[in-house]
Amino acid sequence: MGGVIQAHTVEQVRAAEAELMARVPAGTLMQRAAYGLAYAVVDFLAGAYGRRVVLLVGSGDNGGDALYAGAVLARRGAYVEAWLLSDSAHKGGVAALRGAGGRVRRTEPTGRRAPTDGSTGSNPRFDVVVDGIVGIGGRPGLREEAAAALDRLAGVPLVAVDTPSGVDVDTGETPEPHAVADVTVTFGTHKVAHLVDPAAGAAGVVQLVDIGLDLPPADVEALQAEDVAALLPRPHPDAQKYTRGVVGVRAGSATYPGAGLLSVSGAACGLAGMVRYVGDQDVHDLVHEQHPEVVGAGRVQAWVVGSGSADGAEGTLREALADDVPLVVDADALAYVDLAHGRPVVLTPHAGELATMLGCERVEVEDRPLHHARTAAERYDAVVLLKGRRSLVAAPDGRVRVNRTGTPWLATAGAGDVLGGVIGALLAGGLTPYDAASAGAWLHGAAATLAAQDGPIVAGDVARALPAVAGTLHTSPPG
Ligand SMILES: NC(=O)C1=CN([C@@H]2O[C@H](COP(=O)(O)OP(=O)(O)OC[C@H]3O[C@@H](n4cnc5c(N)ncnc54)[C@H](OP(=O)(O)O)[C@@H]3O)[C@@H](O)[C@H]2O)[C@@H](O)CC1
Ligand SMILES: Nc1ncnc2c1ncn2[C@@H]1O[C@H](COP(=O)(O)OP(=O)(O)O)[C@@H](O)[C@H]1O
Ligand SMILES: [K+]
Repeated sequence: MGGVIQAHTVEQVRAAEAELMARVPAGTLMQRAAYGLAYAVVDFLAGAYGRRVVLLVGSGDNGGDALYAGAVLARRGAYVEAWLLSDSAHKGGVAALRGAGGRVRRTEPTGRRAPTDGSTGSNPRFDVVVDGIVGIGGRPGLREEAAAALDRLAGVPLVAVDTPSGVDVDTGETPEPHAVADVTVTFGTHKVAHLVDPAAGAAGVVQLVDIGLDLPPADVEALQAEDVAALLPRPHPDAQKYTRGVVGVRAGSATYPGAGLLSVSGAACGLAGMVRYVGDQDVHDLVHEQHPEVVGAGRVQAWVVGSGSADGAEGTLREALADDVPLVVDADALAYVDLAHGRPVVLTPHAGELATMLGCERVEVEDRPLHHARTAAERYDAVVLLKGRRSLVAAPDGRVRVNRTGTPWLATAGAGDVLGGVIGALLAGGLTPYDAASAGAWLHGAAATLAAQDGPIVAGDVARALPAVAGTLHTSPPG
């Protein structure tokens, strides 16, 4: 597994690259990158001999990587054709490809016509496109010629060199047309665009090639299973239920009783010592039918507030704030988030809720999730978990964790209520808001994936799968 995945900025990568280049012979890094790329393409094609490869080559070193990798593939028996998108492609790379028997052509400068004869839109001629148009030196978007070449090759599987060309590498935004990859082979470290949507969705499967860069800690990262395992609270040998932490749920209402039940079911994942429910009597009865161990009002170490609270959201938030404990603020309670200012809080909006909080449109949040999650974390001085395909957990100091577990089946009503409950249990267990939100999102996504192995899921299935996921992380108590 290898521990937390870090995503560095272009500036950090450039600095590390300069430092390393000063110590190794010229061209070493590009050779390391090119070999890693070539072998990833061989893996992708399950071989090289007889495969037909087209390289899209821009003017920079990204194109150089593609050309040298093309030379490796050509030497292993692939038919390799490079389409140069500019007059100034990497000279050493062009020579290497030619020397290995590859073909090199300049695209029509208008971009209207690709340099092949007789190929049609579906391009049966090629097994893979290697996108070496631009990497970390690119501006977002594609020049007309590059876009036309990609159009021409639509339908052919695409392996991107370092990044899918055209995405904004440091923000994960995709304001302009861009390549969409099946696989992205990146070098030295992940970049933000590999983790953060919408760009991450265009990167496909990301493979990292180690080229020996020495990098500082990154602000953007993704926890792996072992990182989550290290964070999870474990009962001490002489634990009792109160020392493990009590999580209280103030959610659900006569209008939305299920939200209370689902929040409790997330909180009752077994990671806290006890769960309390405080709220509507009918919801309380419903909760009791399914979770007889849940008790009523009393002292807690964390509150979960707001899912399905409807008109009662403000009141329940005020009541929860009367206790000086960390809390999860979700759904209806997000409208009153200012009441919680200065307290240890995890806010759990989806894109629509975050848009309302920040006074913008939902689509703006979806287009720039990293920017908006960070803005909200700073504005509310709180940890903000922006829910979505790749949920983001932003801290007020600018750090962000990206959640990579989950399945599209998780887009199901009530899934967010379960998530709030899990995070509450972790807060009660003593995790910081940042750790509780990121570990909670990881467990929640992994539970959905586990539950979805048996078919489509509803929110309750996610809650029921949580203990099994925690079990896979070796959460047995010490001793
Ligand atoms: N860092 C490392 O450790 C290592 C890095 N390596 C590799 O180097 C890559 C970075 O190479 P790089 O710096 O030469 O920049 P790169 O991304 O090829 O393109 C920049 C050029 O493209 C152009 N251009 C810009 N925007 C554009 C657009 N939207 N659409 C079209 N064209 C556009 C612009 O040229 P212009 O035509 O404007 O003069 C600009 O000069 C990196 O991603 C990795 O693959 C590895 O080899 C080894 C280790
Ligand atoms: N396409 C997707 N892939 C993976 N997870 C998703 C996707 N869409 C939504 N989710 C997750 O599903 C949950 C939905 O929560 P939420 O939007 O609050 O729904 P609800 O209000 O119905 O509970 C969140 O944890 C979110 O991260
Ligand atoms: K690229």
